[in-house]
Amino acid sequence: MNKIEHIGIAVNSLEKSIDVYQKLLNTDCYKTELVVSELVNTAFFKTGENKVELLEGTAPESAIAKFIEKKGEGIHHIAFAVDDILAEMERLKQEGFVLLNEQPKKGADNKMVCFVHPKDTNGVLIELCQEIKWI
Ligand SMILES: C[C@@H](C(=O)O)C(=O)SCCNC(=O)CCNC(=O)[C@H](O)C(C)(C)COP(=O)(O)OP(=O)(O)OC[C@H]1O[C@@H](n2cnc3c(N)ncnc32)[C@H](O)[C@@H]1OP(=O)(O)O
Ligand SMILES: [Co+2]
Repeated sequence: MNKIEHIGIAVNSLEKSIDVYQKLLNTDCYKTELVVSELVNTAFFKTGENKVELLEGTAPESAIAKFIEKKGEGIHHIAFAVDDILAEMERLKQEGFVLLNEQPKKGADNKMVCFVHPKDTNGVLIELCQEIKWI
């Protein structure tokens, strides 16, 4: 795996939290993106090499809404950049990790993503992301 691609933070209100993180990081949110398939609305910030993703659930059954219901707002996942998501998924499967999706799925900010169950990773939800390259 390569660098940390982003840290995902679960928030109740994207609008309010964009304001907070703009002030905190002293930089503007560079993109908001609705990911209908994940039932999330997202906002992205860049700080140097790093990215922060704020996530608001768009329905009560969304992973973000369920997480906030149980644990409150806070860090929801850590995403790692990978060069070859299929190879990395296969490697992790061989190592015994439970993948939450069998096929890579469309994430935000031009990525294919796969999640690893937090029970296998000390309670931390892990996301793998491979950049989609357009030919
Ligand atoms: C747009 C995209 C992108 O960046 O491109 C994104 O990030 S989308 C980000 C949103 N999408 C996702 O998160 C998709 C992957 N997530 C999932 O499949 C799910 O949220 C699971 C992680 C499997 C949890 O779902 P499930 O329905 O089992 O929920 P649950 O509430 O019953 O939780 C089962 C157990 O997992 C724990 N749990 C739930 N979410 C957790 C999280 N984010 N980090 C650590 N632990 C977590 C719960 O506390 C509970 O622990 P106890 O059993 O001890 O009570
Ligand atoms: Co993410």
